[in-house]
Amino acid sequence: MTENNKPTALIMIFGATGDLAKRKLFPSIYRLFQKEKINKFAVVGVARRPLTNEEFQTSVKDSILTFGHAEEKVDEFISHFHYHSHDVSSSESYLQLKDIAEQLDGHYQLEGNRIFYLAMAPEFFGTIAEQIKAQGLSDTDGYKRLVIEKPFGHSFETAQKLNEQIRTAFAEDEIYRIDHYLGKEMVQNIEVIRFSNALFEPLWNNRYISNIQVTSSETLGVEERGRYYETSGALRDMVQNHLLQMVALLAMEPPIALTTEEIRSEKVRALRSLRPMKVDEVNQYFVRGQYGEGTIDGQTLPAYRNEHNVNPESNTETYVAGKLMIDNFRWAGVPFYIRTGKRMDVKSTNIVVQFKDIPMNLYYKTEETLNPNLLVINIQPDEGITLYLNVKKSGTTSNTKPMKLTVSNKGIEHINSPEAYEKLLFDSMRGDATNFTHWDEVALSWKFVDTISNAWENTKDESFPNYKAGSTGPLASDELLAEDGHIWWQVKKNENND
Ligand SMILES: NC(=O)C1=CN([C@@H]2O[C@H](COP(=O)(O)OP(=O)(O)OC[C@H]3O[C@@H](n4cnc5c(N)ncnc54)[C@H](OP(=O)(O)O)[C@@H]3O)[C@@H](O)[C@H]2O)C=CC1
Ligand SMILES: O=C1O[C@H](COP(=O)(O)O)[C@@H](O)[C@H](O)[C@H]1O
Repeated sequence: MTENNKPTALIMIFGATGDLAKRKLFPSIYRLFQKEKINKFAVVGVARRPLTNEEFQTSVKDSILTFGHAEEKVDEFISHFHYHSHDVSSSESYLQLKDIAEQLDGHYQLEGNRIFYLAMAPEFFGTIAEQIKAQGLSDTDGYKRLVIEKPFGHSFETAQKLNEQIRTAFAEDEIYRIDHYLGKEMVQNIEVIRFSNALFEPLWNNRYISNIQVTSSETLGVEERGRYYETSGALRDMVQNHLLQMVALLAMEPPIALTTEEIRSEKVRALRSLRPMKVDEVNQYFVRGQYGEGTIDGQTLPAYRNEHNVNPESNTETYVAGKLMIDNFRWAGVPFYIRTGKRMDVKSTNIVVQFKDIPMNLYYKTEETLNPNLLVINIQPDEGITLYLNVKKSGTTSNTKPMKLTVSNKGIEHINSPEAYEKLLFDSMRGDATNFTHWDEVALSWKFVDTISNAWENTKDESFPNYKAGSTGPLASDELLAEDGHIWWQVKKNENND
């Protein structure tokens, strides 16, 4: 940190001409600059294509105009950006980068602080980390941190190998593994909702909670990422990271303090409690799907198998639903249902906590069935929480009706929450790793997911495609919950109380 607690750093972005850099990283750094959270900083963009500094700065400006909200001081902002044409395997090129870093350190008074942001295809991650170490780029008087994008491996084994490679150059507390869901406002709110409300904290266990449902649905298909997605599928792309991270935050014990170490160690304990499955049990707990042709907003969309760079006989899942059991004292008997899919009917990420029915229903003779109380945490696109209660219907009878208490972040604070990447980049500059994943979390998540992928990769799903683009997913997903007497709660936007 420097004066005014503003972090200083040289941010070296590997993959600076790529999609992620343009859509997320440049606009996020710009917002930090615009909000005056950073002023002493420089960025070195690194990629293969030959660009001058000026050409690179123009591309940064274009990306801010396209994906951000450029207002003022854009030209001053882009003057902090520099470019180095580089091939990841060339040792010579890292030595040149080292010279550039030293010059910029002096020019911007960056105290030797360096962030190496790996926004490139994952097969390069290990090599880059090793070269950073070997060519002395990480020999600096300030801090050195590695921010690393997903996917962190393809299985436990490959993740472990990658981890060993990056650990040759960076200590665990210097590694910031990005899971952008952990930067989302309402994902960060899970702990606050749980641990700061007398209303919820005592009820957060198997005595009062019937089940918890975590949904992340997208209307987008695989877009231009068919090649990557074919090797990943929804299980590796979403479940191994984002969904299991949300489950860990919902299930963990209260940390003894809100420190990075304490929070992470509670999340690790929650992940350790996930009931392991045998390969031949997977289909009792998990359902997979793949979208066929369908319609969204009147537009006919192709089946997954007809997408660009996708095998016409692909067995890759674009949808996953599952039932997780957490075998510990707090959660014994409470299913955590998760689901995620591409080309669904709505873009929505939310968590529904369904409370158990009250022991005796005094209102069973009334016209209305008594609805369970639900706590809904809306993560996106709307941010907020909704509590579903039962109240008396106006009039002379004692009939009940459901009612919602809704709090929306935008409604109350009149602000747009900062983008996840903006918060996470700032955290990495400040040295706060709380909202990044520790290796132990990554390892446990992969071990859990590997059993499922082993089961699915060895058996072709003859029912694929088994849901239409623009639908709510395969029927088998509803049946998974129906077997337990539960349903997926469909949380609709803008529902009225009446
Ligand atoms: N795009 C997204 O929305 C998201 C991406 N991610 C992750 O971020 C990472 C980057 O993704 P994305 O930006 O989409 O990828 P892109 O394919 O768009 O960009 C890849 C970048 O790597 C550079 N590059 C490729 N080969 C080399 C090489 N041999 N030496 C030096 N540079 C090279 C390319 O530059 P050039 O061609 O000039 O060499 C380009 O800048 C991936 O790990 C991805 O999984 C994670 C979440 C979302
Ligand atoms: O990590 C990923 O996340 C996105 C969904 O992110 P969201 O913030 O829009 O919910 C997903 O589209 C992509 O396939 C996956 O790699």
